[in-house]
Amino acid sequence: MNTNKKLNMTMLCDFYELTMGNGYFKAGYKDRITHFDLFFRSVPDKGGYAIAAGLEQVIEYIQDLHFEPEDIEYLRSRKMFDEGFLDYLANFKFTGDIFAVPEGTPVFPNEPILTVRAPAIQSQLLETYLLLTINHQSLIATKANRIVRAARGRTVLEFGSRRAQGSSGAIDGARAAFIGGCKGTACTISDQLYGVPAGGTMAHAWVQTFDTQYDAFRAYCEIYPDNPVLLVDTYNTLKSGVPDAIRAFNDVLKPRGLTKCGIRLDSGDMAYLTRQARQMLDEAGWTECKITVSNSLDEIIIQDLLIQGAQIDAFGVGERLITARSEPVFGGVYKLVAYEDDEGNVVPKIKLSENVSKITTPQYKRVYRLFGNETGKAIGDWLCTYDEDVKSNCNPDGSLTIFDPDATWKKKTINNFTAKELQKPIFVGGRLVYDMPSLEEIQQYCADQMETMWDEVKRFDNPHNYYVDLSQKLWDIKYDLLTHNK
Ligand SMILES: Nc1ncnc2c1ncn2[C@@H]1O[C@H](COP(=O)(O)OP(=O)(O)OP(=O)(O)O)[C@@H](O)[C@H]1O
Ligand SMILES: O=P(O)(O)OC[C@H]1O[C@H](OP(=O)(O)OP(=O)(O)O)[C@H](O)[C@@H]1O
Ligand SMILES: O=C(O)c1cccnc1
Repeated sequence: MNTNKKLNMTMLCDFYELTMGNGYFKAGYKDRITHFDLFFRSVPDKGGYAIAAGLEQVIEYIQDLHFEPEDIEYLRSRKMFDEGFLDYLANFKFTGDIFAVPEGTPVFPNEPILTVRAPAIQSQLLETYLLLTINHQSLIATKANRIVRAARGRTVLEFGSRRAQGSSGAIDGARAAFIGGCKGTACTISDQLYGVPAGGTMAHAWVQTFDTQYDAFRAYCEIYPDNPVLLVDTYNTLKSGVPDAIRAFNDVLKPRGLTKCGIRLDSGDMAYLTRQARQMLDEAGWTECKITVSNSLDEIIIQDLLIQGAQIDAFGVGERLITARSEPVFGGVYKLVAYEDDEGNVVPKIKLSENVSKITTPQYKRVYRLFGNETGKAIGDWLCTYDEDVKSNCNPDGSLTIFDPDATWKKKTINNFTAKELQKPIFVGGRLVYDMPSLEEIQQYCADQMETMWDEVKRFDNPHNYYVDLSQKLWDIKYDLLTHNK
């Protein structure tokens, strides 16, 4: 295989999407409009929220949807596809609608992050790529957000490329980590492609390559005098690493009046070593020297280090972030929720399961987030059918009564609130209508939206169960389909 050749991501689909496509074509359902919701069922790490990410790559994929002549040839060689279907694929493009929550939005189980309304063959074909893209980036953005929260305002840098699962795991993972709140990445190509600020320190090899550790530090300070960050744990952090770093700063930076510098520790007891190192640096007058640590960090270790009084300014986090090691699956699914009949009526459809949590919520919907006007905080999310809205559900005094869709007797009437629709139109009739924000804007949006979440939702242990409620009409449709099983 010529690995330099650009891959056609339209072919990154599960084979059943093509066999079903061929089937829809032959069964006369080619033009049947179907509605699919992309949603997830539980938050990784037993967390209280997830961060949606990956929409920009979904947009690029949709815009590039097409089959090359060689793709058609390959499909023909499988001897199972109708020539009419292959002709249809040869002229394939997306003509439907897509609605999605903006990247960086905190999202919750069982609400549509993305909705597709398109002819059956098209909406079905998107399943795998949409899921792998949103699942991967939302997983990493969510993990990054937890790690950044644990760091309590200190810088978190993403260092994981070398341990990522494949190149897109590294490249798109660095993008997602930035959305979640990381300040930068070690991944150069993510900066080149997406503008995730790339930077870093040095490897142990730099220190080992020179005759002495001091020579290595001195050379580095001379080449990068503006903010050299020296790796101090190659031999012995406190006996030689920090003293040699101080000597190099004194010899190279001090005469030039430069004060910005740093050290990195990559092993040992980070609480003890950083406290000692801080004291040594301060006593030598290098009070502005920043201490970065790395070594299999995650949100739990970071939280613990800060409780122990570790003196840390920045965390480099690699393998446990880029692979979301503690729970490496974001279980987003893509389910048909309705189709349109020949008269254009929207017909809700359900997927039943013995496992109650796997029963879908049918119907083409709207998703609202309800904010308390006095607190500015999110009260919960509320789903209704496409042909109703919050206003039409309000009580005469403007309040809204919401109820738990599982324990329906649990009701709450909310006053003085603002309802905002979460999903934005992305494609309408196949045309892109969304102005993609910059990556910095997405990161800021994520941080701002997290401010609207109560601390109870954000805590790591036993977080509060955020409401995702249904309108009475949507609930009635679901329970009618549950009992009549259509
Ligand atoms: N004070 C601390 N409290 C809790 N965890 C810590 C503390 N200091 C270090 N750690 C973590 O403990 C783990 C130590 O792992 P390990 O024993 O493999 O490292 P090391 O022996 O110090 O270094 P290396 O094997 O990389 O030379 C790392 O995940 C590190 O982040
Ligand atoms: O530990 P992570 O969170 O993945 O952070 C990135 C790690 O990558 C580098 O290690 P390197 O590949 O040099 O191996 P090491 O584990 O021996 O330090 C660096 O020194 C960090 O330890
Ligand atoms: O720049 C660094 O310090 C770095 C980069 C990748 C992995 N570990 C460390």
